[in-house]
Amino acid sequence: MAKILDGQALSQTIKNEIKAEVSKITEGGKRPPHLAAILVGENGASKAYVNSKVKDCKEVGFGSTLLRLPETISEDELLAEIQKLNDNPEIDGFIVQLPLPENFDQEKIIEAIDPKKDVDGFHPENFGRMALEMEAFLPATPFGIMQLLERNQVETKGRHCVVIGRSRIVGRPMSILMSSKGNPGDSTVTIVHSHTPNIAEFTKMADIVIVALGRPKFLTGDMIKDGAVIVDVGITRVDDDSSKGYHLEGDVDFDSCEPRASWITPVPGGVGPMTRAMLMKNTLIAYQKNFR
Ligand SMILES: Nc1nc(=O)c2c([nH]1)NC[C@@H]1CN(c3ccc(C(=O)N[C@@H](CCC(=O)O)C(=O)O)cc3)C=[N+]21
Repeated sequence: MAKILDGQALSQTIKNEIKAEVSKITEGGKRPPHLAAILVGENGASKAYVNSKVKDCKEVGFGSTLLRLPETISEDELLAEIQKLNDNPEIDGFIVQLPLPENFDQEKIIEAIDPKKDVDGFHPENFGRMALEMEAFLPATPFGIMQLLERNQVETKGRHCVVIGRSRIVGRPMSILMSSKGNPGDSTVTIVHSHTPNIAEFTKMADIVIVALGRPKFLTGDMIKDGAVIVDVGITRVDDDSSKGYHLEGDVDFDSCEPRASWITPVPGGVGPMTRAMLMKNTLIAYQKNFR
């Protein structure tokens, strides 16, 4: 029987902490932090995520701006909108919701964001600073996972962590943070991915498995060792005939992994809510200090 890494509860605790900080700021007569989000096009899941970010801002007392741009906008026009946010002193941080429609050069768009306002931590400057163990905006999902481990006092030092997936926003940064100095951190890290011949061979040796590949129920109980810590980053929408029309499935087969694991994140209510809370945290940090 595993203990639950409860992201729903911890995200609420963190949002309450942020809210208290914002009260101090506004009671001192200063304006609250302000987050902006750019959403291009009409992707249903993206709309839902962006709306939840606006809701989170309200909850913690931040100002928020949602810029909805049509899919027909040109890359230059989008770059001009980013420049306006870079130059606007009332905006502390902003994000460009991903994925962008295919005709945009995602790399070029991300590089246009002022690293000081890059609260997603996606800009190469922030990624580089993170990799060098300098102060940086950490991408929200890896930051959230580190908080889940830290605040539940999960031991990571000297333990073998296997990360499944090497994406630039989850797998790769997660592998860097877990191998970095500190607590959580100081792990021995293996990254496995689509070209790893036998992933189970590695996960069976792992003390900690972080699964971020976007394939429902990929990790099953026979692939892990007893007492392993299991972190599930998957959130695939699977259509069904519920009132919502879909449900979320993680990359972990919870039912077969839970009896063997020592700790496990649920889906929903695990990593997802932490991602949202850490975006708020990064926006507060952007308001409070300059890393350079
Ligand atoms: N520029 C950018 N930054 C992002 O941080 C970003 C992005 N683009 N594109 C999409 C992904 C995905 N993402 C999630 C955030 C919250 C939940 C979340 O709250 N999940 C809930 C369930 C939500 C539901 O019911 O749909 C949970 O797991 O319990 C999930 C996924 C942020 N992303």
